[in-house]
Amino acid sequence: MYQVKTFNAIAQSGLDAFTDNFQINSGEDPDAYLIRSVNLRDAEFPESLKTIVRAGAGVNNVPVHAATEHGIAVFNTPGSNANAVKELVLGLMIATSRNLFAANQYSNEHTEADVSQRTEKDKTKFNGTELYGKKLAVVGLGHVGSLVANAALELGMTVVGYDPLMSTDAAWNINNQVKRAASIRRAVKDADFVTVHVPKNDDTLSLISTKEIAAMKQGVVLFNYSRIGIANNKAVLKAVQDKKISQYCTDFGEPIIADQPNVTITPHIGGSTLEAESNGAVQGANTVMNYLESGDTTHAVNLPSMRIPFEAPFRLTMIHKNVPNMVGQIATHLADLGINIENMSNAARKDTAYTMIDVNTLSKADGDALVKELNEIPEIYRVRIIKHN
Ligand SMILES: NC(=O)c1ccc[n+]([C@@H]2O[C@H](COP(=O)([O-])OP(=O)(O)OC[C@H]3O[C@@H](n4cnc5c(N)ncnc54)[C@H](O)[C@@H]3O)[C@@H](O)[C@H]2O)c1
Ligand SMILES: O=C(O)CC[C@@H](O)C(=O)O
Repeated sequence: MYQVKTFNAIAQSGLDAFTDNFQINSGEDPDAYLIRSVNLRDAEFPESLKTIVRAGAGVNNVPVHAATEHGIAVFNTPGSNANAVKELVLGLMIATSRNLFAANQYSNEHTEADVSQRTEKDKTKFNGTELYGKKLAVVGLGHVGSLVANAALELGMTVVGYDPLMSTDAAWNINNQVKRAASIRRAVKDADFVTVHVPKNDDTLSLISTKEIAAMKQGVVLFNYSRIGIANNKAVLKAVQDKKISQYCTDFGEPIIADQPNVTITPHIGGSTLEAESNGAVQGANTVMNYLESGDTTHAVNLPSMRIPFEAPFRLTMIHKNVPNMVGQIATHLADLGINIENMSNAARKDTAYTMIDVNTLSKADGDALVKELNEIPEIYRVRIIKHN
């Protein structure tokens, strides 16, 4: 029986997806963490922990490198909440174009019985514009960006995208009416709306800052529903104050932008719908089960993706450094114990590699000896023996 510890509000549908082979939040030695936004950056990992699964997209709250060195596979659930973010961004595009927040405030402040005459006069203050015929620039055309781009086309907008690292899968999902730009500055030029949907990493910090804003149209509306820091809030606030940016909407508040006119901050609710939370939790639960019960690394963010039918009675999995002669050493240890390999796969992702070996027979004594010997190889981070259910 495997132990799973959950953090944050994991939807019940996800908890219900676990089979009887998994115990949730009751054991002392968790094999898996199923998390959302909990900050694990300074956390100590128990020796028992084999995987951290993030129900959601961003893994910035997980120290991925340290986890790898502890032999912990880290996963996310790509796309599980993308539609929720898309709908929120589109909703805010309409809300900002139609001055909905100011109009609501006005209506709450004017509640006198004979208000209708006054509102008929005052309502011109809230005259808006339509999205139809306007131009949207989407920076990052992955799970969220592609949905936003396609939906904006449906609303009659012109859409230009920028994503130099776009995957083939993502390319298949994008409507061919989305024009591709060769740089951010070209993408944002002339756009009425700019929205950013990229992961947070060293290359994307301050991806939208003074120079990119300078390339934008006067009065542009900017969205950051990715992560804090991808739009540089200092540069953005100055542009809002200078009226270069007419509205800024973000899911990530910080003091510098709090309570500022023409800045709308939501409290990280991009993925907070019943549907998205359920998708992420169910996908996350399946990821935990697949990894622990078969070593499947589909959607791992720190290991190569490997999914091989588990047909033999035993499977050995090893997370190790991507250096020469690892497979040779591992195979020699098996041969020395007289263990025959039925099936073997090895793949690497940057500095880390993953090896899966299926065997037909493995006594308890041989298994224990093998784990002990392989764990003595300094380049090996984690050895597991998985018994077929
Ligand atoms: N607000 C929320 O609640 C919420 C919910 C879901 C996702 N997110 C965040 O939104 C972002 C996008 O999520 P996703 O699921 O679409 O991720 P994704 O990995 O599917 O897509 C990201 C895309 O960005 C592209 N990209 C990477 N670096 C780039 C760069 N320098 N310039 C342009 N494009 C670049 C990648 O090629 C990829 O296509 C992530 O930061 C994620 O954490 C936030
Ligand atoms: O609500 C959440 O769990 C955060 C969602 C989002 O930031 C993500 O990265 O998927």
